[in-house]
Amino acid sequence: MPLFSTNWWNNRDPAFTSAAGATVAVLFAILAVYKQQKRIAAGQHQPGTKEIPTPKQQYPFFGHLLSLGPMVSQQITKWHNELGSDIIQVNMGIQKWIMLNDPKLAHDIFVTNGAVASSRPFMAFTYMKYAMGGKGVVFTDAGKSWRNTRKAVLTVLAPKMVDKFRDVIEREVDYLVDNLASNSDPIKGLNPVKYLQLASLNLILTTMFGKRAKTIDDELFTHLVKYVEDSVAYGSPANDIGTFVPAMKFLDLFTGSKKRLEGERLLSLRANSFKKLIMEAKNSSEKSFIKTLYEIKDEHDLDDDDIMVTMSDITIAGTDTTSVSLAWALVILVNRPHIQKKMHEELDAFVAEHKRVPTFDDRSSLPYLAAVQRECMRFRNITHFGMSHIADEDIISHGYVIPKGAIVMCNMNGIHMNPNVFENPEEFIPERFMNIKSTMYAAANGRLENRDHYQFGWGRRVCPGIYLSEVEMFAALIQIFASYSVEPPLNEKGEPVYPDDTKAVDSGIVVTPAQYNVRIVKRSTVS
Ligand code: HEM
Repeated sequence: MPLFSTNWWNNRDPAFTSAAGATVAVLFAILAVYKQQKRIAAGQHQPGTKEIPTPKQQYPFFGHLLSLGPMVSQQITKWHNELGSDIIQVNMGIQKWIMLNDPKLAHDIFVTNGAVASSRPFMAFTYMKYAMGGKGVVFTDAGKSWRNTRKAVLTVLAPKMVDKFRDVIEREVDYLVDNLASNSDPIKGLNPVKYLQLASLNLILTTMFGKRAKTIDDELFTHLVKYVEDSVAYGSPANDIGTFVPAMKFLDLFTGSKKRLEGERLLSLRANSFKKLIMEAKNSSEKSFIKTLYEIKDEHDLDDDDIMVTMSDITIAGTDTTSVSLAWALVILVNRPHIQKKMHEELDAFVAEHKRVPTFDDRSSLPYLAAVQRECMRFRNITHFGMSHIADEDIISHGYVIPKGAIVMCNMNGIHMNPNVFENPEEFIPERFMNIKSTMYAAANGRLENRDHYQFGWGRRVCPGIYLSEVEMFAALIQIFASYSVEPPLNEKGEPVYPDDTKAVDSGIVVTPAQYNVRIVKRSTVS
């Protein structure tokens, strides 16, 4: 669940930019202190270990903050390449960020050293206000409260629990495909994003609360999508610049009370919406994860606020992630009719033999479709850096010292486009995953050599929603391609206009494809 975005730098408050000039002058005056700190840090270098390469382009106090450029992940990958290293250190004001471009390093740090590499960095709003000082699962440090809540979340999102909701998932996917097909204009097609978001949000609503939004105009949908977007924007580091450059805390003088009011509005909105959803779910006759959570709440030492924050976490974490993955899959596949053709052939063969459309349980009979799903996820990342972890102690990995307090992140694009990890990474080749029999859930929770891709993160913090989103995505691919093909819109001359599958927009939550349209066209061979 990629809540950590670097979009904040592009969207920074104008007050930040104008005040920055004046601040630089003041900061130069204490440059001597900074140099002294650097000398101390150098003295901490441990004998027999290698220094983590650091790009040269940094400034006193701001470190590399001012050199990140508009597409941060591209700059980080460029630095990895320039320094010839899969591990680099980027200084973000007073914070050290260790960026990883290689799964072996990431596995060693996040899994082997998971006991001291699974906390989240502290941010004032997300920890103190949003997480009410350590509740919920996403923003809390890896202490007892997180362990209890995470165990409960893993229980409700476990495959055997999700499987009890298969009928609900299949029904939501049917609605999705009906929506896509019936709203697709024969010439212009449609922008599928809102329908994909509706399906993903409904999956959370139906499984968690036994409730659904009917259309993209339903108030429940518009209200919750806005809540998700506002929460992520508000919780971004842009609102907490003092965490990186403490001297910039004075900016709060200009923006502090407005920010506080926005934060309070958001939290009271959350309290009203989620308390109502939870109460209705408890009293409803529909099955829901909330009922299970209340059954196991005492066993996991959870109170009502723990449950409310956790439900908000799951709604934020689970909505735009699955929908954005599907949005990428459609724009990738519309550009690759030869891949669609193979998917159609595999699905047609199954239908001919079994006289029915397959489901997730028939995965082993659909190895090509399963491989396409994985390759779509590898090919376009929905997040630049996953979520950040912090080192609770010094960690020694592959001869490098990750110092206590450093923030450690996986460069998702770098790792998935690393030619030492994936052969011909710039090419879309589903065949590279044909021999993997396990689910993505099992791969992400298993041994390093059995992992397929790394989109779901690592170790003790690995995404707990994998199975739910895997089942939804797979069911959606089956239902769309069993009956339809995804084709480009047509211009006035009736010529196809292929959408660009290389343009990415950092939406602040996740990295989405640039706006596009596709036509959902009934296949002539399907009745
Ligand atoms: C394609 C879909 C998804 C992707 C790519 C994704 C990715 C991620 C990533 C990268 C992390 C951070 C892991 C780390 O810190 O190493 C994460 C955490 C999380 N995800 Fe997902 N996620 C997806 C869907 C979901 C869904 C559907 C749910 C809920 C139903 C969910 C719930 C969570 C939660 C609660 C966390 C926080 C876990 C913790 O901090 O202990 N995610 N996810």
